[in-house]
Amino acid sequence: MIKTRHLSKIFDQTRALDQVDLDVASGEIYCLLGANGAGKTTLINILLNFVEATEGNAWIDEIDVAARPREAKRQVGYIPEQVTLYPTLSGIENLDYFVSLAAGQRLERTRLLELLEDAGLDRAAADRRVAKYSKGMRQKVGIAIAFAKEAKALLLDEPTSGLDPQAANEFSRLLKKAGERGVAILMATHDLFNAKQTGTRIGIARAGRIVKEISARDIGHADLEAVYLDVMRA
Ligand SMILES: Nc1ncnc2c1ncn2[C@@H]1O[C@H](COP(=O)(O)OP(=O)(O)OP(=O)(O)O)[C@@H](O)[C@H]1O
Repeated sequence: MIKTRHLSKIFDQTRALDQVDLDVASGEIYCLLGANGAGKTTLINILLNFVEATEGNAWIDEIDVAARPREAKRQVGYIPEQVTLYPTLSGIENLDYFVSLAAGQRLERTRLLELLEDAGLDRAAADRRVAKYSKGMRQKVGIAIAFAKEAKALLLDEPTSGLDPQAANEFSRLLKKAGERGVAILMATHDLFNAKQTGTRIGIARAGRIVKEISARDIGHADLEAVYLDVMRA
């Protein structure tokens, strides 16, 4: 699970996060919407321990991320807008490298191939250099790394921006698969369509606060765009 309590962050004069209480249970896909500057990336960066909170706490799988950063990091998969991989290595070599870094052990080639296939990467692409991959293919390697780590939580920051609708749809199916495996997923996104398609819960952030939450059973009925614009106008 992913949890925060009274989480606040002040950068100089800017209150980027303001007393955020968030709970994302195992198996949930929580899509966090919000205007530019609403605090979405800051929230994810605190959960990754890239940024220190000014006040409050954050936990991954009941591990306090500030108190036990290395243990917390072991439980997390992170997919930013651009997954950073070594361009001169192939997909499978990247996976091998990052998994051995995270887990301290090497996996067999057949297992690595299985993980890549599980993440939707074409088998023929596994041995090609990542420099020739599309953005969607790099995202898949990122997901394969998270699957290999058996991450309990997945943090995604605008992972579908720049993906074509079919690739975004495929990515959405992958996330659902991760959710079915019990991973707690928090995804910051501007993509309302994808959020509606993928989320089991949607949160809307404004000025550092989560001001509205919509649960799965209501997402289908909600005109998300209208709700979003209402929240932004309020
Ligand atoms: N390192 C930093 N130093 C100073 N201010 C920062 C820093 N990082 C973020 N901020 C400020 O904190 C606020 C929240 O930024 P954040 O990047 O979390 O928003 P966001 O919701 O992710 O926006 P976007 O949708 O544009 O990615 C903004 O006002 C931003 O300018």
